[in-house]
Amino acid sequence: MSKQKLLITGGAGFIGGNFVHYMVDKYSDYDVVNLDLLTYAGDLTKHRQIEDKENYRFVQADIADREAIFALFEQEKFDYVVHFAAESHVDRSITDPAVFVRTNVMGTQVLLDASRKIGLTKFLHVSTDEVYGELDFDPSVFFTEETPLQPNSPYSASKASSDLLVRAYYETYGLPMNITRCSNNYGPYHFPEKLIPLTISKVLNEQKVPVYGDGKNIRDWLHVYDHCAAIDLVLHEGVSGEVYNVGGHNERTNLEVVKTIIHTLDKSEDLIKFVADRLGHDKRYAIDPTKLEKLGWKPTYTFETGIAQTIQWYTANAAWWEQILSGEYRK
Ligand SMILES: Cc1cn([C@H]2C[C@H](O)[C@@H](COP(=O)(O)OP(=O)(O)O[C@H]3O[C@H](CO)[C@@H](O)[C@H](O)[C@H]3O)O2)c(=O)[nH]c1=O
Repeated sequence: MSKQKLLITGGAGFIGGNFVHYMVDKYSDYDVVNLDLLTYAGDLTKHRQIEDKENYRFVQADIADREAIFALFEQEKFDYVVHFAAESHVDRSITDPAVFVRTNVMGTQVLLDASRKIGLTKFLHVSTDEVYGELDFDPSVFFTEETPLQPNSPYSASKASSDLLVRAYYETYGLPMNITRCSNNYGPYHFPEKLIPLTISKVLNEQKVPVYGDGKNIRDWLHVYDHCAAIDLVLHEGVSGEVYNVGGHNERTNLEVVKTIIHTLDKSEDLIKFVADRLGHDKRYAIDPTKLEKLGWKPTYTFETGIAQTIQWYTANAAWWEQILSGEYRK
């Protein structure tokens, strides 16, 4: 049998980057192409260990560049596409929504058109629990795959729009697809603008940690390696046309997360600084992953083991995030 060709978009980012490693290491019989534009959050140093491997190749291109994407698909005739490439930071979407629509919505549409043209085994669209909007603080209520889409931020609205396009290409053209919707990820190579890596970097540098509002908003944290395993499973075992939620029942208030990091690093809670709240700040996200568990997925990290490992990684790899911070994110 000839090698399977897998396109991973956004493979220079956090989750996509971890997934590139996961697939290159696990499947030597897959040819993996990592397609990324290398925006401010893209970084290839994380792939030094695999860049010479025979089953890995990097291509720099914009997913919204129709000509470049169609040429790549014609040449490579991919069997699978796993689509991570997206603008992902909620705060940035509040100040500059347009780039979120361009990349997340229009870029996804270009990929869908190119996929439809060559015919694929599967298009897996990596999405987010934020498309469901927010939950209140009742701990017995979770997002399920049936929860209506009610995105609140420009970011989540752009992701919900792309989810609907993927669904439409399945319904209209029969494009084989899955959508996964995951809760907040954390782990190695998380860009230091997001809560956990930002907090670790600030605490290690003894700087104030900005906590939005009263810090009582709740997120459901999942280690990125568990997310990678979930995507692998859905790619190969997911029923085409279905949505799968990914989450690990690790709900924490932001303040709890920040305090855990401060205590683990043996620093003072005086580093916490309450700042103005995010506009339209969603109160709580929490996922019911039953449908995915029925496929055979189970998270392997508790929040305690995962956050300890992550703090250790950031401490040992300070050069990686310090270099990013010193370049002010290549704004
Ligand atoms: C950056 C920052 C964040 N926060 C708060 C806002 C949120 O309630 C929580 C987590 O913020 P963020 O790390 O920006 O992540 P959040 O807005 O939840 O969104 C993340 O998780 C989503 C999945 O739920 C992904 O789809 C997004 O791409 C990803 O960015 O911490 C602070 O209190 N202070 C901060 O400096």
